[in-house]
Amino acid sequence: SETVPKVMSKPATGNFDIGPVVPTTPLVTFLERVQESALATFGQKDFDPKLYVDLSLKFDLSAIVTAFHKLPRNATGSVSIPDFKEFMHEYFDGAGNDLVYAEPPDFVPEPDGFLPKVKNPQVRAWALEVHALWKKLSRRVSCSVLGRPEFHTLLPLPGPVVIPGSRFREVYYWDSYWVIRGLLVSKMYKTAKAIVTNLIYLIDTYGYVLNGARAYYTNRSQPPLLSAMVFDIYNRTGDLDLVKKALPALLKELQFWNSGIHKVNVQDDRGRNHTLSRYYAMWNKPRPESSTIDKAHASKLLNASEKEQFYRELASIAESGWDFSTRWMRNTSDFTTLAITSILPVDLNIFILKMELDIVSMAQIVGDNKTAESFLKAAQARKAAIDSVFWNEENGQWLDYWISNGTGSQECQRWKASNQNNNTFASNFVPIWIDLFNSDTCIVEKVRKSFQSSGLLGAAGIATSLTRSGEQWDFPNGWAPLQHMIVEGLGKSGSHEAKSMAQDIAMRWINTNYVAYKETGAMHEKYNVEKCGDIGGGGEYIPQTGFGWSNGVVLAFLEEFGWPADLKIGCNGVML
Ligand SMILES: OC[C@H]1O[C@H](O[C@H]2O[C@H](CO)[C@@H](O)[C@H](O)[C@H]2O)[C@H](O)[C@@H](O)[C@@H]1O
Repeated sequence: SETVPKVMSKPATGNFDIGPVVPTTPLVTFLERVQESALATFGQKDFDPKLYVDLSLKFDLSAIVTAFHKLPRNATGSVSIPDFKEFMHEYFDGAGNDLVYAEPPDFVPEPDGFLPKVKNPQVRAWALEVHALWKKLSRRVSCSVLGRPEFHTLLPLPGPVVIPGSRFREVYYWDSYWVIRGLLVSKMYKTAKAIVTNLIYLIDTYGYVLNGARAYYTNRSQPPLLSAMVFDIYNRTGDLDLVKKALPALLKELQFWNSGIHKVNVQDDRGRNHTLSRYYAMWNKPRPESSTIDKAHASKLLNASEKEQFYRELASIAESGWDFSTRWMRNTSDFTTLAITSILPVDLNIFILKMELDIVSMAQIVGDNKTAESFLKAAQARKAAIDSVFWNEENGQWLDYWISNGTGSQECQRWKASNQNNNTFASNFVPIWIDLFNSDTCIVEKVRKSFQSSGLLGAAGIATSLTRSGEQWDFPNGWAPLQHMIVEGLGKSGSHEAKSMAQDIAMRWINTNYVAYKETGAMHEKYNVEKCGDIGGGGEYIPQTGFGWSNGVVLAFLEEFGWPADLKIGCNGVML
């Protein structure tokens, strides 16, 4: 079947690519060819490769393939613009037609008890506009997808979803966590639960939550936050049925992250054995949604096995959600040195620890003490692993850890201090998000001081890294999820200084989101933290608006910190 991984054989010499591959569909493969022809025809300007793999067919694939072959081509193989446009018009439905607008059943313009701590009328009016964006981002799969799924790369999800926005026309895994945080503020509990139901459907169908709900995302997941979504919804609504429905799926998901190629054994400096996880996509070809871009990068590599490994790294980085960043490069000025499969990432292991702890809590809630006990042990073991492998006392941060190239799951790595990545990334502070760490006074104090002097905090929020690489998960971009996890963690601690730092960061972030919104009329996917009101940039696609997680985080911050009546909002409001 399409979802059964196939283990690749190891080439005899040189750099090798090893690991499972989930085959793609003939439709995706064909749309990649259309994408390539479109680039040859239209040229680089304004070209978005993802558009072509999001198209729907109007007729059977075989008829369209025949028509594609018959297109008149010039000596270099490209088709004339009018011929290509006519072909597109005749045989394809536009990207986005497959996911249609869905009226959210629980949206009201001003929910009862909405943001009681936001007193300033200007801020309240804006918060209501952000709240109203849920209506714009709400979608359901069209009947044509349900009737002829083979005509679409969109997967036939059972319920409505909230999309990030713009080119991201389908539901995304980790984005959904912050979308749900915002929906809870907006009291849209039905919409939040429907998203979770769809993600559970993906686990039931594929064994894990996909990166996003498209046929070309079946070879990888994204940062695993489903347990956090379920637990947060439960804590607001008390919906026991949701917990009961989610628990078996969460156990299955945990197995995905904690076995096979995702699992790595490390022996620490005191001889204790630990198990941690890494990102590892089941794919070793160009990402279909960015195929033309990936091939151009890979053309700098010489042999086929180096290329396969490089493609696997690209897909695995997409699994991390941090696509792309110097965080994953052996040489931060050479994109072809991406090597995430040789890294144990701090944040991934924190998400898995949180999943284990959430399972403990939810198993207790439904009275399944055996499951609770066994996952408590698993969580204790992972906590010990995180302390031994990632924690760096001198830096007051948790550092990603480099493992040997091509490590299989059975081998055991010997921990070496020099394998910790000493570069500063916002992810080095993500552990503070979870209660196990933010309730530890000594850790909070060390981490707060370390964060204060890290250089990550800019005028408009937390930078992703300190390296200006031109990649989108690097300096000077700030992303909503990273702001949220660090702010929430500092805010939950018992430390007065940490709490006020959390509030300060949240206010910088709210101000920049507000000013950018007033200037551009939109919420953005990422922001430039160097300057209040500036949006982010870099990476392989133009900056996107909408935007699911940014909306969610602004609403969550406003709920937590409020906004006094007499406090001005805007860029000058921030004391640096
Ligand atoms: O098309 C390129 C890549 O786009 C996605 O990644 C970015 O957007 C996602 C949706 O907001 C977000 O979850 C991710 O963190 C961003 O970097 C997609 O997830 C990638 O798989 C894709 O290759």
